[in-house]
Amino acid sequence: MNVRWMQEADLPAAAEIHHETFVRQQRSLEWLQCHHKAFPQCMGLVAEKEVDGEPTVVGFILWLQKSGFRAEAVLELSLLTVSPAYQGQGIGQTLITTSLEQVRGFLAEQGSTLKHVMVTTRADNAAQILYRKTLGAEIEATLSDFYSADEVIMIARHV
Ligand SMILES: CC(C)(COP(=O)(O)OP(=O)(O)OC[C@H]1O[C@@H](n2cnc3c(N)ncnc32)[C@H](O)[C@@H]1OP(=O)(O)O)[C@@H](O)C(=O)NCCC(=O)NCCSC(=O)CC(=O)O
Repeated sequence: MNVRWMQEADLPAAAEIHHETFVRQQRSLEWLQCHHKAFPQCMGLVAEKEVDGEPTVVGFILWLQKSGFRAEAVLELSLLTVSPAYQGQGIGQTLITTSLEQVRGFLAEQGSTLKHVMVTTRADNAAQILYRKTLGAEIEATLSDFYSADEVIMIARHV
């Protein structure tokens, strides 16, 4: 599997995955186009796998630089998703760790180092396990009745 920077041509495939996995959210393509235009405040990377001889986008991740371009950058893992047909194969885990190293390299080129990573998710989402395992993130606050349910804010400090 290859993890690489998201290109404009990847947006329809990414939107399809987003539509399948975030069923309460609308207008996936438009949402992703907005993020793509916001580079490098928003940094998107895709996981690509060879399927029937064709390189196929099977998941993606969006990282946001929070509160300006800082010498010590605070990132938010804003969105992570893997196509349902490919979940449970370690792709989410690889996407987080591999993309973060690419983002760290990019930040270094911009003269920045990485300070903290934050991520929020529904309090009942098992993705918390993934964030704890891959980033060392811990829950620091819970927001009641936020998007569609309670939402936890997790922070990985000094990653
Ligand atoms: C969360 C995912 C990206 C995980 O991707 P993968 O299936 O490829 O994960 P993976 O195979 O790498 O799994 C690695 C580890 O994560 C944990 N893990 C992942 N999903 C789990 C689940 N449903 N139940 C229990 N454990 C789970 C396990 O510890 C597993 O380790 P082991 O294999 O050792 O047991 C995917 O399930 C997905 O796209 N879900 C729908 C979208 C979503 O909920 N995204 C994240 C939450 S929203 C969010 O974070 C913020 C946002 O996006 O806005």
